[in-house]
Amino acid sequence: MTKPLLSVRDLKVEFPTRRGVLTALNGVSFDIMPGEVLGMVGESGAGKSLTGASIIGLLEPPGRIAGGEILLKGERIDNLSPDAMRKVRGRRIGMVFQDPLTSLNPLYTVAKQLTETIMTHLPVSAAEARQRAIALLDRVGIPAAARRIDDYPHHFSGGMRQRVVIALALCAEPELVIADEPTTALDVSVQAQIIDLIKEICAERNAAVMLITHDMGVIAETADRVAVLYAGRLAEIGKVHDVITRPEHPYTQGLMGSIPTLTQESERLISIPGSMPRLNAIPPGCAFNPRCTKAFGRCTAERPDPINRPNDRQVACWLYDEEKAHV
Ligand SMILES: Nc1ncnc2c1ncn2[C@@H]1O[C@H](COP(=O)(O)OP(=O)(O)OP(=O)(O)O)[C@@H](O)[C@H]1O
Repeated sequence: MTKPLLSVRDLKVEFPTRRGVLTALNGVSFDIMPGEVLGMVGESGAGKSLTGASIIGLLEPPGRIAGGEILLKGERIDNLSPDAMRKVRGRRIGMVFQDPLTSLNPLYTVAKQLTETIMTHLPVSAAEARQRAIALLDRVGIPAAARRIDDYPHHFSGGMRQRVVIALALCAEPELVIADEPTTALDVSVQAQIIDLIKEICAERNAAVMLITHDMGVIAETADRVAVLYAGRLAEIGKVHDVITRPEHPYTQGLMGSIPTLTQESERLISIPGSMPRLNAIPPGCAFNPRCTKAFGRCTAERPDPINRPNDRQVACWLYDEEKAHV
């Protein structure tokens, strides 16, 4: 059996505040297999970005990992020194964020940023790094790459800049790319192209992708499996086709009523009445119970952990606890 590339085990992230500790991620567990695209979806504030930031070691203080483990090919990466983590980042895990300008330094040419990253992580000469950078820019669809490589980020349009960021994320041949809302800041007309490009180019290089988005339409067209987050917990995880055609968690069922497509104006999820609870007001039992039309006694008292379901799916909902559903 293939071993997971990345394993997140019981991840807990906290923010100490003056009024006490806020638990933003509370026991999140999932695997990403080599070469697969895992979509991560959920409402604003569900904890998608914090999950990504925890994996790449970029959780901003005072946020901290308060429990659990993150393993890359079986080795812990959540407890590495900042130096060791910097080597993992870029070399083994690449990143594409929402706004290309957060990944690119406006003061340096694209050539400098790409060649330096390549040479930091791979044993190649400056000339070879430049050749590789040009080939990669060409691959991500930058016209006249050999000339444009010497331009600065502001010389590129938003869509072209995100292509440069994708080249930067992939230039050291990582095993995993974390893409956090990679098209949100872009014109609708280029969003689908960028998503397709991330998917294609990672597939060519057998890099896995964790694609964070609030857009179920993007997930439907791109991911192999999908993880649905709600209030810092995993509600459901499974193969995209299964989860979309037969959602099991009542929250996922609500999400499916509002799938936009890549060609439509991107719209926020949620046709479910009510809103996700704030971190300091998560109700006892299942966090979704106040909005759930199927909630029963147990749901307000006990928090459900993910329950194994057929076809490699897990659902954190007491409806699927066969023995105890109606206790
Ligand atoms: N510095 C902070 N201090 C306190 N709480 C924080 C801080 N940063 C994030 N949080 C909380 O953590 C929760 C999860 O945030 P996260 O950014 O991961 O959500 P998200 O699912 O990515 O949402 P979005 O789609 O809006 O990016 C939020 O409810 C937020 O209030």
